[in-house]
Amino acid sequence: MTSPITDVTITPVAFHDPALLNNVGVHEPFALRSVVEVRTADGVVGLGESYGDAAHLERLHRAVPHLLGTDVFDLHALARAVATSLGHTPARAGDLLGQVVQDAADRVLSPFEVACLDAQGRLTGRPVSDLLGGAVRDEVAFSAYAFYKWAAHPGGEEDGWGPALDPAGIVTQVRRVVDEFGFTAVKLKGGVFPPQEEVEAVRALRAEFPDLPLRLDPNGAWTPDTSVRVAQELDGVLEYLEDPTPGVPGMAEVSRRLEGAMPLATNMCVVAFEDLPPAVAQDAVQVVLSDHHYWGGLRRTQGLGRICEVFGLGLSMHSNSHLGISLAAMTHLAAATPNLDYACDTHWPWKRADEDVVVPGALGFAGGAVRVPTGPGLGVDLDRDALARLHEQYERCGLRARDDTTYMRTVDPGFTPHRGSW
Ligand SMILES: O=C([O-])C(=O)C[C@H](O)[C@@H](O)C(=O)[O-]
Ligand SMILES: [Mg+2]
Repeated sequence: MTSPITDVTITPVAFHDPALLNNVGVHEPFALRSVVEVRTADGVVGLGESYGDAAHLERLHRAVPHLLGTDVFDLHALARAVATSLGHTPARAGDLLGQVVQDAADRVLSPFEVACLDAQGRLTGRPVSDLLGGAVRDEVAFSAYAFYKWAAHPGGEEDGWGPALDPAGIVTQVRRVVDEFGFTAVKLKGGVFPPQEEVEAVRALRAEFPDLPLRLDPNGAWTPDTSVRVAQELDGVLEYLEDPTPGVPGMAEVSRRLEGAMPLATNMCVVAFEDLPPAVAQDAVQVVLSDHHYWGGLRRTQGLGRICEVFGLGLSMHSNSHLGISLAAMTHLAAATPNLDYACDTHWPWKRADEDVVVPGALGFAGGAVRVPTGPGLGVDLDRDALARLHEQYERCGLRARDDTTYMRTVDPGFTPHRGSW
């Protein structure tokens, strides 16, 4: 069976995002995404989802003419078409926070690969997890993702979550999502307050949730000395410490000084295949957070999983703000990747329940996990009215790239991000 691509549509969308704090600033009122539709000669439409910033959209659009005529079953040809379209574009592209450089071609390939897998599944009547080798679990566990946050955006209405600016606020927030979604692991986004305050927040979480694995992620805000001190203080409390300090050499120093006492995880110093050899050689990290949006799609992320297995590294999953197409893709991927057995990150609870581009009902959380869809493809369908509404919101909101630092400076003009300096 062949099914050539006849048309590709890319629709940028915007959805509300609360005032979530991180080491580089604060989330703007809207998160940007792009929805990719790949149509085939058989009339099937496959779905993909990716970043929505202008530079990435331009690269996605550049790829489109090269994809037409490619068989949706020929993912190697798809990758070649994307590489050709990018020509001499620098091989690496800044991430959404401008902190790390990911593989530009893999970021562009990802939504097209997911859409082709969705189309393959619709054509063959098989779920995407089957096309990835078969689901080894029928539900995928996700982690609560706690953020320090303001009660509202500057000048805006309260978002209903309340503020979270101290340990008590974090505990209240996590209690709510654990009760509502049933999460069985908790990640705290750090790098916002002095490290000792964040240690206290983790201790407060441990007191409230004695049995849940906990993670702390300051996005490289700390020095190696601070990283070692925090890791020692939270020894036996954290499941892993994520990107305490930037770069492979810094993480390797922390890892060496900890002598294996605390696993270090990353979605910052290992973000592309070429980052793996130096990280492995220096034993810089013990857990890699995968993310199909920048690792080149679902199959390449499974390849990452195999490499991690070979080198004795754990495999977890990273998330940015996302919609239902990505949640479905993340769920199929985790279901079909045996060693992806940490609860995966997701920003899902931060999204308003009534804002998505997929028909509601296909994906739901129970006990902190999402059941793997068993219908053809990703198992989610596009809600075209909702897509039109979120596209109109994109047009109206005026945001064209994520810039947490500039937004923070509208409130705190002297704000300077901590990068390996706290
Ligand atoms: O694990 C991580 O580093 C992230 O989730 C990065 C995200 O961009 C997060 O920091 C955010 O959205 O503020
Ligand atoms: Mg991280």
